Order: sequence, then C-alpha cells, then structure tokens
Amino acid sequence: MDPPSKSWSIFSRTEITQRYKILEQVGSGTYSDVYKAVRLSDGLTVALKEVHDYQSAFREIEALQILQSSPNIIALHEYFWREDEDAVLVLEFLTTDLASVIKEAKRNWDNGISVGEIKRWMIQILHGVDACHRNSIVHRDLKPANLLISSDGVLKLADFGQARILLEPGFVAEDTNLHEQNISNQTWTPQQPETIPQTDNSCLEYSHNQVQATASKEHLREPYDFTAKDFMDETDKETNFPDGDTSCLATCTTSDIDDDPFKSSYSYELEAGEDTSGALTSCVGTRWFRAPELLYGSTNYGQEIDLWSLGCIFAELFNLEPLFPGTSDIDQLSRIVYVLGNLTEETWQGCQKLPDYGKISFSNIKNPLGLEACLPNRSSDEISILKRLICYDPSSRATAMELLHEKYFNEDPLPVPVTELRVPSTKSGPDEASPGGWCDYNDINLDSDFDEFGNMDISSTGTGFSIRFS
Ligand SMILES: Nc1ncnc2c1ncn2[C@@H]1O[C@H](COP(=O)(O)OP(=O)(O)OP(=O)(O)O)[C@@H](O)[C@H]1O
Repeated sequence: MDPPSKSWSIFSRTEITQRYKILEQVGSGTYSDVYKAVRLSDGLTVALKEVHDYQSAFREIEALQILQSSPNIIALHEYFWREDEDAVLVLEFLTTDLASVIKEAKRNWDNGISVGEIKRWMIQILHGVDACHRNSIVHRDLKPANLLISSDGVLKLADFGQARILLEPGFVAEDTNLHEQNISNQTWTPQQPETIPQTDNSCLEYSHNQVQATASKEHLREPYDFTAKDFMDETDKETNFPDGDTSCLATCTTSDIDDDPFKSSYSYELEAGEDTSGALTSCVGTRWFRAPELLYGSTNYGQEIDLWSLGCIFAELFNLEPLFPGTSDIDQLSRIVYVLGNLTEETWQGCQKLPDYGKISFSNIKNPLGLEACLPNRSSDEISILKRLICYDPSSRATAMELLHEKYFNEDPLPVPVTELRVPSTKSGPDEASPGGWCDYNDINLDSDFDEFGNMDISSTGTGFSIRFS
C-alpha cells in the first residue's frame, strides 16, 4: 500500500502521532482513510480510521461502544475527536476480509471453500450479527468486504458508519438534545474499557463492555445543523461508481436521480438531524446486498434488512459469485423478482404500502427461477437456510440466533476450528471484472436473462442507463 506521506492530514494531529507511529495507508472508503500504525507504548499494531463525515463517525463510535464485548465485532481501542477535526478511531488491525477469502477461493482453491469452512465463517458472522441485533443495532451495510478477518481466522463485523440504534422496530433513537451539539475542543482520551455486569435485560450472551470517553456523551449526539441541504451537498460531491459493489451513499446522488427518467420512482428519504419522526433512509447499504423493502423505498424497516444481506453473503460463500449483482437499483430489483417471483400481497402482506410499490412494476413472472437454480450444487439444508433469509416478507426471515440453532451447524461435515480456516495473507483490492460493471449488463441482456420481463426500454442517463419494463 501507499508509503507514509507527510501530506496526510493525520500527520498534523500531534495527539495521535505522539502515541502512534503511522506506517502505511491500508484503505479508504466513502468517508474514510485507514492507516496501519503501531502504538508506541507497547508495539501493538492498530488501524487508524480517519472519518471525514461527522454522522458516519458518530454512528460508528456509538455502535462500537455498545458492542465492544462481542468477539465477532471489531475492537475499538480509543478514538480522538475534537471540534473542527475529523474523528480518528483506533481499531484493532485486521489483515484481510471475507471478500478476499471468496476471491482467493475462486482463483486458487480447487473445490472452493469447504463446507466445514463455510459453516465456521457463517457461525462467526451470525454471532456478530446476533450481538448487533440483541443490542437493537442495525448495521445496514453488511457485505463480505465489511467482514474483516484476523490472520488466525477470527471474523469481525466492521464499518459501522451506517449503523443505527433502533428503539422499536422501524424507529430510531430520538435525538433529545439536538440543540446542545457541543463538540469538545479538547482531545478525548477514552479510559480503559469498563465491564458492566450483566443484567437481566442486557445482552444474554455477552457482557457489555464500553469504551468510555472522558468527554461526556453530549459529544455523540446527532449534529443539530445537519440539514437536508447539507446532506444533498455532501452526496452530490460523490462520484457515481459504475460498479454495483458500491455503497448506496456513493451511488444515489441527486444528479443521478435528475438524470434518470424514473426520477419519480425513487424515494430516498433524508435522515436529517432535525427529523425526529423516526423515518429511516432507504438509501443504505451496498446495492447487491440491499433488501427489497429498501429498493422499494421503505423508511420504517428493521433489523431484517441485515438478514437479507446475510442471505446474500451466505449465497456468495456457497457460489463464490454474488447472488444478485445488480447494475442499478432497478436492475437489482429485477434480478430478485426473476428469482423469487413478483412481490405481491400473497408473498408479503402489506407490501402495497411500500412507498415505491406502485411506481415500480414488472410483468408477471409465471415461473420464477427459484433459489435452487441459483445454487445448483448445494445441499437442501443449505438452500433451506438461504430461503429463510432471502424472502420478501421481512417478518419471515430467520433471526441470527435462530439460524445458530440450525442442525446444519451440528451435522457432518462439522465446522472446522477457527485455526484451520484458510486465510489469505492480505486483502485483495477491488475486482475490476466485477459482475456489477456496466459492460456486463450487455452480456446479461444478450443472454436473454430478462426475456421473462416482456418489453424493456433502455435509455442512457449520462451516468449509466435505466431500464423500464412494460
Ligand atoms: N481495522 C482495520 N484493519 C485493517 N483494515 C481496515 C480496518 N478497518 C478498515 N480497513 C480497511 O480500510 C478500508 C475502508 O474501511 P471502511 O470500509 O471501514 O471505510 P468506509 O469509509 O466506512 O467504507 P465504505 O465506503 O465501504 O462505507 C477497507 O478496505 C477496509 O478493509
């Protein structure tokens, strides 16, 4: 990766450089730059995640503070944040991720990932998701690249920049003191994690450690001045990536919508700090892993959106290919409809209330492909697990804990021990031949994948294309 450059803004942060030696940049995301560093006091290797977006930093710190005791959630050692500067999270350093495991298996492992290995990866993911959901946290961006892995095979959920805490299904924590937003102008130096004893209503399985900042929790409130306009301005700056494996926040720009003949079909609600109605945004997550209710514009969804993403991740572990590699939101939905059939009141009672239900319609699919056909060489148990996650009605999706009790995990071949998992030594970069690329759309079309949909009208949008089914 990139060698240290003194131009990196992180070098101007003396409170950090006094304590950490920055070695190299190891990644960057929509809102962040991530560096490998060594803690000077004891030589511990860490990741310094400099988050350039207030809300994303706020969400990540808030969620990680709650989840610190789970072995399958990335550890937050401490964070630095003061007024007018980006937050810097000090995270445990993890060498690779599940996307790299899948890529390596596809390229170099004769029989892909063994069933015993798949089971162990799944169990670890399920424990991480279960920890989130028991704590009423919805991750909202689960995908293989956000499941980081240590060199000894321990998988941890990471990238909580889109996470939200739900008070009750579909409602987020109310910002009670929005007017008191008050970022400390002192560096925050959190104390050592404090263990809070388990209580009846705490997480059942894990004790509840928190990284506690010396600054008060006031600093972790939603920003008061985060207005709809600010949001639009920020998202407008983002580029449209032609790759489906990008975050919605990167792809749903106002310019995208303006260019799109289906403009009226989208409803990307804003999650502005001033909105205390509890509405969530439907514009979350990475398209390939995004639940149908989000694609239909839902703003009062729940943790079930993570369960859909889990199904897509498990399918990718089985197939070494993404299950629904959509090239646009409409294409994403059309792929789902092609496999599961049309979304109707029979498949999900109440679906007609989805904001965009009446705006996006597909011709009647008489013979949906079915998940079995998508995973031709997998066992009936594996298909049945996927069916419990990849289904339209969110309330029918199995919880992470329910899946952990599946007999599949206690049957031969048994899950391999974590230490026997094959782990690539490094992270692989983005795959340029991603099936989410624009070119591949033409291939799909030529292969008549969409014959079932009847007439299609394809029009250029400047940033890509749109398809209209009739
Ligand atoms: N703890 C860590 N150890 C090693 N690498 C990390 C760590 N955290 C993040 N990275 C790497 O840094 C890059 C960006 O991280 P991350 O995905 O968390 O940022 P983001 O801005 O939230 O990304 P996204 O655009 O996916 O929302 C990724 O390649 C990730 O693998």
